[in-house]
Amino acid sequence: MKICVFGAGAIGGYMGVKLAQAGADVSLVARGPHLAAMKANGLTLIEEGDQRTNVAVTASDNPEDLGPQDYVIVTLKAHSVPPVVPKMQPLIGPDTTIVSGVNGVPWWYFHKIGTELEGTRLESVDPGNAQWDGFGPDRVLGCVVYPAAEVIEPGVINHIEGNRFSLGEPDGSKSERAMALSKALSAAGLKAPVRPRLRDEIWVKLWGNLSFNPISALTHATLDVLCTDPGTRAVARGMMLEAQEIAEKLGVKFPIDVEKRIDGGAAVGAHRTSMWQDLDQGRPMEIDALVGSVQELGRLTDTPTPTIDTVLALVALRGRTAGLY
Ligand SMILES: NC(=O)C1=CN([C@@H]2O[C@H](COP(=O)(O)OP(=O)(O)OC[C@H]3O[C@@H](n4cnc5c(N)ncnc54)[C@H](OP(=O)(O)O)[C@@H]3O)[C@@H](O)[C@H]2O)C=CC1
Ligand SMILES: CC(C)(CO)C(=O)C(=O)O
Repeated sequence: MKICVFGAGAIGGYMGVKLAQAGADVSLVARGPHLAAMKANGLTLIEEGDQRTNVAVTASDNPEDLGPQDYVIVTLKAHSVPPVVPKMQPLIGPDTTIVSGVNGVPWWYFHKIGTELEGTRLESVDPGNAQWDGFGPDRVLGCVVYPAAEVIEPGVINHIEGNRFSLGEPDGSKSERAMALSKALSAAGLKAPVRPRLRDEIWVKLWGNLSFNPISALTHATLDVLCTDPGTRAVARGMMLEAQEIAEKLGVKFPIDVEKRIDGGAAVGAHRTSMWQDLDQGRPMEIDALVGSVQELGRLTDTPTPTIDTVLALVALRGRTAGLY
C-alpha cells in the first residue's frame, strides 16, 4: 500500500512519522526549510512534551519523484489545495484514493448525498471546480482531523493532543478502501473509525471552527475566554444556530446542543485557534473553508445568516488588511 501525505506540515507530519514508524510505505510532500530539514535530518515528532521520535522519511517537493499512489492524504490548508491540483497528477493512478484531511466544508460535500443538491459544486472551497474536475469526486474519501499539532521548527513536529482521524465515504458505505486505510492508520497507532454519516461529524467540528476561529482572530482571546465571555459567547451561539439550521436542512443530525458544544470549546482551555495562530504568524487564513463556505450553504438553502455574515465581513477585512486573505 503506497501512501503519500501531501502537505506534511503539522498534521501531515504527525501522520507521516506514525506511518513511517509502523513500517508503512509512506512518502511526504513538503517544501522549503521544513523539507530541507526532513531530508537532512529526518522528521522528528515530539509527543507528551518530551518523547522525541526521529524517522528517516522519503520526502520531496516534486510528486513526479514519487509516482502513482494507492492513497494521497491531503493535509494542506484548505486554500492551498486548488492551485496545486495540477502538480498532484503524477501521484494519481487508476485506483488512487484522495483522502481530504482538511478542515471545514469539503469540496466533495454534495457527492453521493442523495438529495436534490446532488453534484452541487462549492465555489468557496473549490474555486473553478479545481478539485472536483482535477481529482474527480469518485476518488475521494472523507476525513475529519481531530489531533492538534504544530511545526515548532523545520523538521520538528510537536503533537499537542488527540490521535483520531475519522474516515467516511460520501455515500456512507464501509468500502474496502476505507477499511484498508483504517487498518493501516490503526497499525500506526492512530484511531481511524469508518463512519456511516461523516457529514454529521464534519458539522460538529465545523460548529467550533466556524465560530471560535474567527472570533479568536478578531479578539485575540483564547477558547476559554471567548466561550465564557457573555458577549462573544452570544456571537458564537448566533453563528452556530444559523449553521445548525443550514445543516439540518441538509439532513445533518447534531448529537449535542449548541450550549454543550460551546462548553466543550471552553473546556479546551487557553488555546489559540489555528486561525489566530495563522494571523499571528503571517500565514494565509482558512476563512473560506471555515466561514465563507457556511455562508454559501446558507444562500443555497435559503437560510438567513446575519451573524455569520457580520463576523465573516469583519474577519475577511482583518485578513485582507494583514495581506493574508
Ligand atoms: N494543526 C492542527 O492542530 C490542526 C489542523 N487541522 C487542519 O488540518 C489541515 C492542515 O493543517 P496544518 O497541518 O496545521 O497546516 P500546515 O500549514 O502545518 O501544513 C501544511 C503544509 O503543507 C505545505 N505546503 C503548502 N503548499 C505546498 C505545496 N504546494 N507543496 C508542498 N508543500 C506545501 C506547507 O508549507 P509552508 O509552511 O511552506 O506553507 C505546510 O508545511 C488544515 O485544514 C487545518 O485546518 C485540523 C485540526 C487541527
Ligand atoms: C481548536 C479548534 C477546535 C478551535 O476551533 C480548532 O480546530 C482550530 O483551532 O482550528
